[in-house]
Amino acid sequence: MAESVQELLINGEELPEKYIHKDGDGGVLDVPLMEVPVVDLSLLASSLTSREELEKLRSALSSWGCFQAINHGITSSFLDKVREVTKQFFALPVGEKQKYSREVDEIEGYGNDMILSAQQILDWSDRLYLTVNPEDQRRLKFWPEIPQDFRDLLHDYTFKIKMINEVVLKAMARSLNLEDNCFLDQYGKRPTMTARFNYYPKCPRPDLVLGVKPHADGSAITILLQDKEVEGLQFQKDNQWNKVPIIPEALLINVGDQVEIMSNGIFESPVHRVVTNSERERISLAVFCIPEPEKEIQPVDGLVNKSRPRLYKKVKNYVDIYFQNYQQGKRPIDAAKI
Ligand SMILES: O=C(O)CCC(=O)C(=O)O
Ligand SMILES: [Fe+2]
Repeated sequence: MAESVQELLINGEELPEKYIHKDGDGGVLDVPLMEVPVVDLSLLASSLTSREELEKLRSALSSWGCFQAINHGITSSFLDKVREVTKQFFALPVGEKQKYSREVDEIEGYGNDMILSAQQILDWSDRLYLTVNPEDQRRLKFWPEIPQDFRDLLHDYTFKIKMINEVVLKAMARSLNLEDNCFLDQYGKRPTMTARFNYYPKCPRPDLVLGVKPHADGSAITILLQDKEVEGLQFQKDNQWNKVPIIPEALLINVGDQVEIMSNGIFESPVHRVVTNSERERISLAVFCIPEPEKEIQPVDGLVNKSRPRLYKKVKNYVDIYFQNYQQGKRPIDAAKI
C-alpha cells in the first residue's frame, strides 16, 4: 500500500511532486465566508412543519446545495465523542492502523487517497472508509477495535444519521410541494450508508497542496461532522470558492449527484474541496446516504414538465458510474445527463 501522509511526515520526507497542484490551483485559505443557511431540523420533522423553515431549506439547496442543520437530535456531547474517537484512531501508531489497511483495488479500509490514475494529484489526507449499512454488509475486519468504543459509537451515530436522512429527504420533497416520500422511495429497501473518516495532517505548503481535490459527492445526500476548531472545507459557487464556517453543534448537509438526478437538477450537487493548514491538523467524518445499488433512480415526475424537460437518464448503481468517471478525470454527473 502507498505511504500514508502521516508516514511521509514521520519519515521527514520532502513534499513529493505528486501532491503538488502545479497549475496554481492549490489552496487559498483566505476566501469569503459562506453565508450558508442554518436550518432547524426540529421544525422540519414535526407534522406542523413551518413553511418558513421549508422555504429556507429549499432556498439553501437551490443556491448552495447545502445547509447547516441544527436541532437534529444528536447532542453536542455525543458529537464530541465521535470527534474524539476519530482523533484517537488517527493518533494510533501507524502499525496499529495498518491492521485495517485497504486492500488493492478496494475502497474500504484505512489508507491514503486512492490512486486511480497515473496523472492524479494526491490528496493530503488519510482516511478510514467503512460500509455501515446494510448491516449484513459490514466488514468488521476494517472496523477499529481501538479506541474501544469506536464500533459502538459508529453504530449509534449512524443510527441517528439514518433518522436525519429521512427527515431531510421528506422535507426536501415537501419544500417542492411534492409527495413526502417521492425521494425517499427511490432509496429502495436496502439503502447503502458509508462512513468516511478524514484526517488532514499539517501541511508545509497549503498554497500548493489540497486536502481533498474539487469534487461533488456521488451520494444522495452527505451528512458531515466537521472539526470543531479547524476550518478547511470550501464550496464553489459562480466560480468562486467560499469557506464553510464552523458551527460546533451543527451538521453540514449537502446534496450529492443522486439528489441532483432525482430533483431533475433543481438541487445541484455542489463542488467542494478541502484546503490544508500549516498550523493545525483537522479531522472530519462524512456519512454518505446512498440508494440501494440495484434500484433505478430518475427525476421525479412532478419535476418534469414542458418548461423543465427531463435532464437526466434513469440510472442504477450510480456509485460505480461515479468512480469510473472520476478515474478518467470526468465529472461523473455528466454521464447521467441526457
Ligand atoms: O473534510 C471535509 O470537510 C469534507 C470531506 C469531503 O468532502 C468528503 O469526504 O467527500
Ligand atoms: Fe465530499
